[in-house]
Amino acid sequence: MTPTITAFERSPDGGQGLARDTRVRWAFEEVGQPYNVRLVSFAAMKEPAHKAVHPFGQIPTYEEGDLVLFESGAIVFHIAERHEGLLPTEANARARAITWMFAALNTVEPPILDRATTWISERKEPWCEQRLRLVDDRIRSRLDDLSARLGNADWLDGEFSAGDLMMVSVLIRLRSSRILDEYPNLSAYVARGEGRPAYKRAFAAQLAINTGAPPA
Ligand SMILES: N[C@@H](CCC(=O)N[C@@H](CSCc1ccc([N+](=O)[O-])cc1)C(=O)NCC(=O)O)C(=O)O
Repeated sequence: MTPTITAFERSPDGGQGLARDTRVRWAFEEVGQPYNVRLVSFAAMKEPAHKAVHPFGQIPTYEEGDLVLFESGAIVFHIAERHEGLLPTEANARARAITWMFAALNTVEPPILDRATTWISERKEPWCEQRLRLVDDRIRSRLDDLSARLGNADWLDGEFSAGDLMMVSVLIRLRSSRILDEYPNLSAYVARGEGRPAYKRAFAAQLAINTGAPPA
């Protein structure tokens, strides 16, 4: 049975890939599996029918038969567990790749999300500029360490994995802030991820929804 994910009927970014269905699409493309998409409006997301599949009224969700999942990280992990191509088969390498998934979501993404929230919800506040400086320094603290760990490697731990998929997806959110430009190896890392054919197919699919153009 082909799984169905949910995505924005119209994403606030106009289809620049920042909404979290993009990382799930990317995972499906990396493992070569088909998926269906159910588009939801902002209003529908908060209705009982959607909250029955996503308790917080968000996207993405994953439905396959009687299995219903939410949380983009959990969905990517589920896809990676069931299909080859995103997690190593060797047990220790697999565990390390999963560690990088958690690091992306739990350690690197929080200050990046904090910045986005500050910029979206608090930019008219008199203290916003000061707060952005504090948040940017917290982001730099994480990127200093991530950049040092990555060094000149292509991926975080050997072959490309779901850990890299999540980390690149998290770092893409920084683009508008220009902070990533301060880290040439991380900029190149993100570009490497975006250069993957699977990412390009995932990006094109969500862009097509937002622009109405058929995917290439
Ligand atoms: N932890 C959850 C977070 C899910 C989440 O934040 N979903 C967002 C869309 S992806 C986050 C997102 C949305 C839009 C942009 N953008 O730039 O346009 C970027 C990221 C959502 O449904 N928001 C509506 C709501 O909460 O009511 C996960 O990883 O799945």
